[in-house]
Amino acid sequence: MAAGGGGRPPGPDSSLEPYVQTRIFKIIVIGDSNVGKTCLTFRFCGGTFPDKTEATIGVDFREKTVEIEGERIKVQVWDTAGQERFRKSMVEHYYRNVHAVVFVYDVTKMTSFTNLKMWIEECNGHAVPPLVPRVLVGNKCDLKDLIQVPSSMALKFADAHNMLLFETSAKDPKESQNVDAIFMCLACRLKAQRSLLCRDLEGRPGQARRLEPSHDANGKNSCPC
Ligand SMILES: Nc1nc2c(ncn2[C@@H]2O[C@H](COP(=O)(O)OP(=O)(O)OP(=O)(O)O)[C@@H](O)[C@H]2O)c(=O)[nH]1
Ligand SMILES: [Mg+2]
Repeated sequence: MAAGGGGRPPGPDSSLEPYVQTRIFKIIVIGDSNVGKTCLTFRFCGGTFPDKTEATIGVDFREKTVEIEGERIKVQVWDTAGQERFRKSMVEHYYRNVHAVVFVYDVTKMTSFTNLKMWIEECNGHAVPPLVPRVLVGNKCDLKDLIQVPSSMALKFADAHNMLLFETSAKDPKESQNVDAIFMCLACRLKAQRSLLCRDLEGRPGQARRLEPSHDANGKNSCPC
């Protein structure tokens, strides 16, 4: 597993090139077997749809370094196993120090949607702090004629659980931006949360502070959400 501290240790010319630690955000991807967790993480980290996948055993790690407002951030994606027998010994590790959770269902399989309740209960049962962002992903939207979970139903569920909903396809290359948006949105939120924490720690007691949304060079908000 590539979970090192990131960044480069200072070399002989470290006075010219200051040591900058790359932050790592651990994002776990959870849901029934066969919903496409491996394909989604593959699409985000590798940019392609795998020809063939096998059921994940335990967990597979993938990572991608992204740049948000000038900061390089390592998004470490934990592609978890959906099958009980392949995950039971790993569950504690999935949730330990997690920064964000992605719940995935298959839009062509209603049971994968109704089972979300169980996945959320498992997550809640591991004392994941409320500040840890969660998003809902309906995958396999390319299979238009087979859709069983209407968007309206998914939206209602997402709202009730205070989650953003992404409907996407790991397979369709035209949807790849949507897949990226899932993880970029989480990375942006995490970065913003942590900046807020830093400012709170740095600020003087009793001094009111207001956070402004960040903007890129064109004046647009640079967060994809
Ligand atoms: N049509 C279509 N098929 C997909 C999509 N994503 C995944 N699949 C297919 O769905 C099957 C399961 O995909 P995986 O990514 O292995 O599923 P998983 O959720 O990782 O399953 P486990 O590892 O067992 O938990 C494979 O046959 C994929 O090719 C998609 O967006 N569209
Ligand atoms: Mg898998």
